[in-house]
Amino acid sequence: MFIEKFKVESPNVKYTEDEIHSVYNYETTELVHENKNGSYQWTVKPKTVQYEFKTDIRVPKLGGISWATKDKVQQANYFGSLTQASSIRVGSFNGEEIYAPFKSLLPMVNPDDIVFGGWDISDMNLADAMARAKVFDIDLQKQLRPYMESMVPLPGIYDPDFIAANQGSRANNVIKGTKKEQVQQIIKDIREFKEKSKVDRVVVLWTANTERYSNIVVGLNDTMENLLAAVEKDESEISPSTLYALACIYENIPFINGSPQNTFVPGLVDLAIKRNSLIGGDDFKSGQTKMKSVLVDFLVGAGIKPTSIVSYNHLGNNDGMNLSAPQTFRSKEISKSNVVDDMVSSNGILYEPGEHPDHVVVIKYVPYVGDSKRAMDEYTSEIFMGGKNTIVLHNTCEDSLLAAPIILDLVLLAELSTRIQLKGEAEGKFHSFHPVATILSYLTKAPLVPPGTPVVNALSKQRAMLENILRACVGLAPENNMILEYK
Ligand SMILES: NC(=O)c1ccc[n+]([C@@H]2O[C@H](COP(=O)([O-])OP(=O)(O)OC[C@H]3O[C@@H](n4cnc5c(N)ncnc54)[C@H](O)[C@@H]3O)[C@@H](O)[C@H]2O)c1
Ligand SMILES: O=P([O-])([O-])O[C@@H]1[C@@H](O)[C@H](O)[C@@H](O)[C@H](O)[C@@H]1O
Repeated sequence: MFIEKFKVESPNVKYTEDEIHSVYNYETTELVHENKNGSYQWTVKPKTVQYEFKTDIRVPKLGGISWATKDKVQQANYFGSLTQASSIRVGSFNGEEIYAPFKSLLPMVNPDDIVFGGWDISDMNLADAMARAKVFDIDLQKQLRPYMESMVPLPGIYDPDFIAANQGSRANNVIKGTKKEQVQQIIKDIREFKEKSKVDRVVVLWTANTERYSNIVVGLNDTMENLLAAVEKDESEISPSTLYALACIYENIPFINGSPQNTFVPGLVDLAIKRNSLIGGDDFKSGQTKMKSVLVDFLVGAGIKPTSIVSYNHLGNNDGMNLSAPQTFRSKEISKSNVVDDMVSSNGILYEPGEHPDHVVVIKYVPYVGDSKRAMDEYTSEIFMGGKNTIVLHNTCEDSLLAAPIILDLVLLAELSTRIQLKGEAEGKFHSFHPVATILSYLTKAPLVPPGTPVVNALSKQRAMLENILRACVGLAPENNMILEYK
C-alpha cells in the first residue's frame, strides 16, 4: 500500500511551526584492536550514542505539461529522482507493507518552485540550446520554446587550458579580466540573481564541461592561504570550476561539482571548512557507474569475486566531444574507475590486501548517436570451485535524461541538509553537518568526503545512509528490513 504523507507520534519527536526536533539513539559499534597474550585481537563493542536533530521546516522558494510522442501523450514526471519518484517503508498495517514518498520524510523544496539561472561560455539562448542538444521530443520543445528563448546564460569563466580545444568554437560569452575579477563577477551575478528572482536560497551546481585535473602544487593550492594568494597573483593553474566554487564559498552558497575534475583542491576544501560552506561532488552518478556500484556490491556481497571489469561506452553529445580529449577523458576515467574500491576492500576472503579486479574504462565520441549513450559492460568473476562467470550488459539511454533528475536531487538535498542541525550527547550545542557533504554521495561517482574519512560507493549503502539520516530527523529507526513481526 502507498500513502502520501505521515506524522510521527513519539516522545522523541516534537513538531513546532518552524522545526522538527528529534532525539535519536544512534546504535553503532566501538572497535578495539589490542595485543592479548602476544596476539592481536579485535573486540567489537555495541555502543549507543544519543543525538538530537533539529530540522528547519520553513521551506524556501528556490520555478504540469504534456506532449505528443509517436507512442502516446507523455506527461511530465520526475522519474529518476530519488526524492521525487522513490519511496520509503514506514511500517506494516494489517499484514501489508506500507510505503510513502521519499520526499515525505522531511519538508523539501518543491521542484516546481525552483528558479533557474546560470552561466555558460556559449551565449546561445536555452531554447536554441535545447534544439541543438536534440534530447527532448519536438512537441515538447515547441511548448517549452516560449519559456526558454528569453533565457540567456550569463557570461562564464573560460580557460581553454582546462577543457578540450574543440570547445573553443562555442566560447563567445566569457568574463574578461583577472581570476580575482572573474570571481568578483560571479559573486556580483549571484547577488543580482538573488535580488531579481526574490528567491530565499541559492544552490550552485557545476554542470559545465569536464575539466582536466588541476595540478596540486605546494605553495599554490595546497592550503587556503596559498590558494587565495594565487588568485590575487592571477596564477594560471587555477581552474574555472575552482573559481566558481570560491565565489560560492565566499557567499556561503552550496556548491556541487557534477563533473569528475578535482575542483576541490586542498586549499578550497580548507576554505569551505573554515567558512562552514557546503561543498559536494564529484561527477553525477547516473548510468553505467551507478549500475557498477550495484552489481559489484551484489557480487562481492554474495561471495563472488569480480576479477575483470570492462566498461565501454560511446556517445555523441557535446560532453562526449569534450571527453574525446585525453586530458579531460583522464578526469572521467579516474571517477569511473575508483567506484569499486570500497566494495573490493570490504572482503578479505575474496581479495588479498592490495588485490583488485582488472578495470578498464573506455569512452568514445560518435556524433551520430547524440545524447543516446550506448554503454557495454563485461564483468568476469570467479565462482565456486574454479568456475568463471561472465555478465555482459548493454545499456542505451539519453545521458542527459539520466543526469537531470540527479541534478535536481543534488539541489534539493543540499538545500535540505543546510536546514538540519544535530548535537551529539557529548556536544554542548547544535551544529550543521560537516561542510563536505558526504550525505550527497548516492548521487556522485566519486563522493567528496572530509579528509581522513571513508569513501562509500556501494549504492545500497549510500541510499540507506541518506534515508536513515532523514528517518532519524523524524525519530524513526533505521530501516533494518527485519520485519520480525512476521518471523
Ligand atoms: N549523464 C550525464 O549527462 C552526465 C553524467 C555524469 C556527469 N556528467 C557531467 O556533467 C557535465 C555536463 O554534461 P553535459 O552533457 O550537460 O555537457 P554539455 O557539453 O552539453 O554542457 C556543458 C556546458 O558547459 C558549458 N561550459 C563549458 N565550460 C564552461 C565554463 N567554464 N563556465 C560555464 N559554462 C561552461 C559548455 O558551453 C556547455 O554548454 C560534464 O562534465 C559531464 O561529464 C554528465
Ligand atoms: O554516469 P555514467 O553513465 O557511469 O558515466 C557517463 C559516461 O559513461 C559518459 O561517457 C559521460 O559522457 C557521462 O558524463 C557520464 O559520466
